[in-house]
Amino acid sequence: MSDADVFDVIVIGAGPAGENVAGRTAAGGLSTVIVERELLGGECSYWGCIPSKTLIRPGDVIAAAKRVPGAAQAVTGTVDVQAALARRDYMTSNWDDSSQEPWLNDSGIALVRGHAKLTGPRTVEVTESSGTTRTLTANRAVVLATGTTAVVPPIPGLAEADPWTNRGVTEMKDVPDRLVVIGGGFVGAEMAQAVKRLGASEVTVLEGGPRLLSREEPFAGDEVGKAFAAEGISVRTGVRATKVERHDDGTVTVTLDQGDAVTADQVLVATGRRPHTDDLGLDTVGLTPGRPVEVDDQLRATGLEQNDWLYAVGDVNGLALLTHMGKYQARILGDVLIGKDARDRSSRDVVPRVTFTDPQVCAVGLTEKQARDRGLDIRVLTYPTGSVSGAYTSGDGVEGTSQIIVDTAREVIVGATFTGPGVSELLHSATIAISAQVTLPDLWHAVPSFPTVSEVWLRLLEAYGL
Ligand SMILES: Cc1cc2nc3c(=O)[nH]c(=O)nc-3n(C[C@H](O)[C@H](O)[C@H](O)COP(=O)(O)OP(=O)(O)OC[C@H]3O[C@@H](n4cnc5c(N)ncnc54)[C@H](O)[C@@H]3O)c2cc1C
Ligand SMILES: NC(=O)c1ccc[n+]([C@@H]2O[C@H](COP(=O)([O-])OP(=O)(O)OC[C@H]3O[C@@H](n4cnc5c(N)ncnc54)[C@H](O)[C@@H]3O)[C@@H](O)[C@H]2O)c1
Repeated sequence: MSDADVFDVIVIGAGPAGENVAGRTAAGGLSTVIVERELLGGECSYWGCIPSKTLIRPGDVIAAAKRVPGAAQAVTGTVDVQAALARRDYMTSNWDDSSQEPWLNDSGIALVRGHAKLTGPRTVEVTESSGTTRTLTANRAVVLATGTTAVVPPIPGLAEADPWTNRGVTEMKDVPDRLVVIGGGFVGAEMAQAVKRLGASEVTVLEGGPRLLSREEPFAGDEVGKAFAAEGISVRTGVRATKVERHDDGTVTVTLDQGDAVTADQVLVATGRRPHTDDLGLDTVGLTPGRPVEVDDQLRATGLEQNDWLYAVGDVNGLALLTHMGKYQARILGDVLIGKDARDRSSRDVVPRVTFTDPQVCAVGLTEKQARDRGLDIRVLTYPTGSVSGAYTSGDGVEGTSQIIVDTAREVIVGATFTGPGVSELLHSATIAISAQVTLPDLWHAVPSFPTVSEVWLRLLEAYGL
């Protein structure tokens, strides 16, 4: 082995989590290499956050304009699909990552392209696209940041029907006239509405659970379901697909356990994610392939005999499958590796999340059920998001719910949910209140500007009795 293959830190996976660890360890003076088998930037940049939010945006802007008398009259046409798709192509750099390489160079991070596998403690074998293998050794740490891939459930005929996953839908070259979506979580709900607003005539969401967005407060999924119905998106809850068939004419039929079937031009599978750990050599260090890599509050993999060399950040550790949380973990881990006593305080209980549907669903911390399951003595306070002046001035028909969950013993907020059009920017105020454990009497002195939707804070605090 040449000296060139020995580094302080080896990071496997150059998604948002891996890139951020590497940036921090390199800046901290540790020699760092990052290994990537696909595109620098990961799922988020090319098949996740960026293309999905770009595809959602045109319909969102039009809906917002239609809520404003005066502006509504100016909206007379339909979405220019080709322009919207071209914008998506621009935002994903046409799935070309060459613009990312200079950042690695400038940051002093070495890059090896290929598929990486652990072959034992501190050693990683990389198979490059040419087929040659290279063995890398880490003096300090190997960081797993390999992310996740879409689950395709074992429904007879589904895999053979060549369904879209998040990749197919975010890469779409045309908008299907009819789309059936299996799964009504984050991906299913966001993309169902995006495709409908890009011009599909029929979109049907098949959700196995009782409502859309089942990880959030029940009112959130119900409100999104109501909005979907109003714009002609069909949502069927409590259903299971029993069979999928792709026909010779390209259409696809999903047969349901309730006896009927839905036929469409395309099927999108959005039923969750599984970690990229099946072909990562986890067995060579005593961990189970195919499972998330469990970590402690310094992102150190647990369950190893010799345990101060393997770490995992981002989706692969299963804590919070969101870009900003992976990047947060990466910043904590970077600090740990350069010798600071940093600890992850947020990935379990203070996770902010935004579903970019219209209405948006934004939440941080615990849901009411989670708080009750923990035995907390809570008060749940709600106020209609649309009943403050800032909502009225932003347009007609702004509806939604703002809710905080107060731990009455400590008089602090442990969970918050806001629904309504464009409320995502409200969320960070709640994240600050929860993570910094600001008491409600102190929050009373944080005065929201008039007329902003943030005035829901004032109403919630009044409902608490302040
Ligand atoms: C449709 C969709 C929309 C989303 N929207 C949002 C959003 O709006 N906001 C948000 O916060 N999150 C969103 N997410 C989630 C977000 O994309 C992920 O949380 C994020 O990409 C995780 O980052 P990561 O670095 O952990 O993994 P990834 O981004 O998955 O990157 C992992 C990288 O590791 C590489 N890799 C894997 N195995 C190996 C190996 N053995 N050797 C070498 N390289 C390897 C992969 O090629 C990949 O590039 C969305 C996800 C989807 C699917
Ligand atoms: N805006 C965002 O931040 C954003 C957007 C998209 C994705 N993400 C991340 O990606 C992750 C994955 O998203 P996702 O939507 O794939 O998963 P998810 O876990 O959010 O939702 C999956 C849904 O599919 C349903 N389901 C599972 N099997 C089914 C079946 N056989 N038939 C019908 N329904 C079935 C589940 O009940 C659930 O409602 C999310 O957990 C989130 O962390 C985030």
